[in-house]
Amino acid sequence: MNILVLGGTGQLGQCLGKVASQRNITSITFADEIVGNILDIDVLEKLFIAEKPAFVINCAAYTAVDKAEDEVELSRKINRDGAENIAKLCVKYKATLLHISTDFIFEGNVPTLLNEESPAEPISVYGLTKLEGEKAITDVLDQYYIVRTAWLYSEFANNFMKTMIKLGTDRDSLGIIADQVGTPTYGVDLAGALLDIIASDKKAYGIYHYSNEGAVSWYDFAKAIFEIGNITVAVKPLKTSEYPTKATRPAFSVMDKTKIKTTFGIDVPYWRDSLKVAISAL
Ligand SMILES: NC(=O)C1=CN([C@@H]2O[C@H](COP(=O)(O)OP(=O)(O)OC[C@H]3O[C@@H](n4cnc5c(N)ncnc54)[C@H](OP(=O)(O)O)[C@@H]3O)[C@@H](O)[C@H]2O)C=CC1
Ligand SMILES: Cc1cn([C@H]2C[C@H](O)[C@@H](COP(=O)(O)OP(=O)(O)O[C@H]3O[C@@H](C)C(=O)[C@@H](O)[C@H]3O)O2)c(=O)[nH]c1=O
Repeated sequence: MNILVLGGTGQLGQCLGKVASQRNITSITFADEIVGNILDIDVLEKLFIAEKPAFVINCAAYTAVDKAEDEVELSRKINRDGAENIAKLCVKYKATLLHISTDFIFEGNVPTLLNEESPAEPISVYGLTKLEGEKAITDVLDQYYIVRTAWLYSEFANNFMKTMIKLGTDRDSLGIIADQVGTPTYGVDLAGALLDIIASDKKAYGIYHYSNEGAVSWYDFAKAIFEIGNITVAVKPLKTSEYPTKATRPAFSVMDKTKIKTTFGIDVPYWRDSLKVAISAL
């Protein structure tokens, strides 16, 4: 059963590469933006024909949250139209799609756990276009898993953990937002969960939430990165209003993972345990 990974050179794509090789999965192909441009349906169709995937994992996305506020059309093209192109080809070639979405589809104005039925009310262009991507898939395809995740980090590509390690090493002090709460997700854990879903062959299609366990603010997360990484830097907790950004982010986006755990028997590590693993992998 061939697996095709789109956006294969991004952060999650590389995490999938790591886990696939740990598990000796060889029937997996990682396509970059050139051979697997999700905006070009003809290029994509050639790839489907060549690879004959039973499963397609879409890791390709526009993920620059602040920049998206100024690049609405490009963000929409990649996050919505790209997802729709993939879904149409999955229908045509009878492949199952695993698509990744985000906690940023939620408004996050109430401090309660978010489950798969919680109403989605995005407050940023990135969140809105990711939600549009979800809808484009569910409108045309039945065989899909949409896995929403949050605060993804790893030893690969760019992410909050690596930014903190760089800033914490270069600077004497930092201010980090302490009134936005969520759950970090180690990309290697998420990659394992995606491959578990494929291996289960349960056909329990639908939307699922996956992050690590626990809840922290960005400030707590940064402090843990410095502590575990042995980096000495003064860290000041900030209110969101004290760190202005182009995009508005949810104040609370902790997700309920009950559905993915009970459906697939997936074990979800505690965020701090996974952070230790990620830092030692750097
Ligand atoms: N990062 C995070 O904190 C979170 C991410 N997610 C979701 O997880 C998924 C994976 O994210 P992550 O790996 O971190 O993101 P990355 O930005 O690291 O990777 C996205 C990849 O998509 C590629 N890409 C962009 N445009 C196209 C295109 N037209 N065709 C093919 N590939 C394209 C990018 O290539 P290039 O870099 O060359 O443009 C990049 O390699 C995304 O769906 C994201 O929305 C969800 C929650 C949190
Ligand atoms: C660099 C920095 C960031 N921050 C804040 C800004 C923001 O609220 C928070 C995280 O900043 P970042 O820009 O690194 O992360 P951001 O790009 O907002 O992360 C999001 O990415 C998208 C793709 C998702 O899907 C989300 O789940 C989430 O992971 O930390 C500080 O307070 N101080 C700092 O020095």
